[in-house]
Amino acid sequence: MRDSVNTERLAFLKMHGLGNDFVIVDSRGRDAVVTPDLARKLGDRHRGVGYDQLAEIRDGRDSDIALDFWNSDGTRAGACGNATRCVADIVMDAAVRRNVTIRTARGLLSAKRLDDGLVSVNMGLPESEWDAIPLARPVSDLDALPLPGKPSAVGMGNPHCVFFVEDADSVDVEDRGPSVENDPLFPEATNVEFVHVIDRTEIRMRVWERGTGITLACGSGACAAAVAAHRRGLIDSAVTVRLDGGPLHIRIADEGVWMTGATAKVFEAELDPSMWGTTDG
Ligand SMILES: N[C@H](CCC[C@H](N)C(=O)O)C(=O)O
Repeated sequence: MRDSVNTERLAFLKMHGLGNDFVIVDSRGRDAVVTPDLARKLGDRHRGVGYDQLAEIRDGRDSDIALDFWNSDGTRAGACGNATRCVADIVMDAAVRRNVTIRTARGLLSAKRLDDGLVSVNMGLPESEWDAIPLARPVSDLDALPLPGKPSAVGMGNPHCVFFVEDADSVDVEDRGPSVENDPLFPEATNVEFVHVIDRTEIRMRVWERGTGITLACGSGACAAAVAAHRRGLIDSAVTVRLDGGPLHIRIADEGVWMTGATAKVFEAELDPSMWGTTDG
C-alpha cells in the first residue's frame, strides 16, 4: 500500500552522464515506489528536483540489478544508456567489482569499468524490424523513412529517428523535434536525432528526447545515430559521437552496441514526504 510509506522520506541520488541528468531511486529490497505522478513531480525543475530521466533500481532475478526508466513527463522509457552507465558506476563501486549485469525492459545488459575509469555498457543489438522499433506500418527502407529529410529509424529498446543534416548545430531542434516525436509513423512517439558526419570516426549529434525535450546527451540516441550512419556506409564500426554535453564512444560489435563515456555523482538527498505518496489519479 503506497499510503503506508507516505510519511517516509525518499532517498535519491542525482547523477549525470555528459549533462544527461538523472534522479536515481534505489528500491532494492522493497516494492517499487515510482508512479507516473511521482515521476512528473520529481521531474519538475521548479517544484521538484528536475531530471531528464528517473531510474529506479530494482532487485535483479537473473541479473545483479534491474532498472526501470521514466521520462520527466511521467512516461516510461524502455532504454536509457547514460542512466544505465551511471547506475552501473555506483553499483560496481559499492560491490568493488568491474562488471555488472542489468535487466531492463530492453533485455539483459552488461556494463563494465574500463582502466581509465569510464563506464561502458553493451546496449544490445539494434532492432531492425519496423514493428520492433516500433513504426506504425512497414516501410520499404528503414534508412529512407517517408518523412521530409528521409531519416533513418533505429530501435535501441526505444525508438529513434535519425536525420542526417549538413550542420547539426544550425538545426532548430526545439522547432523540429516535437513534430517528429509525435508523427503518426511512430505509434509510441520517438526520440529525434540530428547528425552530421565529421569523418569516418567522428559524428556530431544533437537530440530531442521523447518525453523530455532537448537534452545535452542521449546514450541510446548516440548508439542509434552510429548504427544509422554505419548502415549508410558513412562511418567505421567505432565512432566518437560529439554531443552538446561531451563525447560518447560507440562501438558496433557482433554482440551489441557498446557505449562508453563519463559519469558523475552530483548529490544525495531525501525527498520530503509531501512530495510523494499522494494519489495518482
Ligand atoms: N537519455 C537516454 C535516452 C532516454 C530516452 C527516452 N527519452 C525515451 O523515451 O526513449 C539515454 O541516455 O539513452
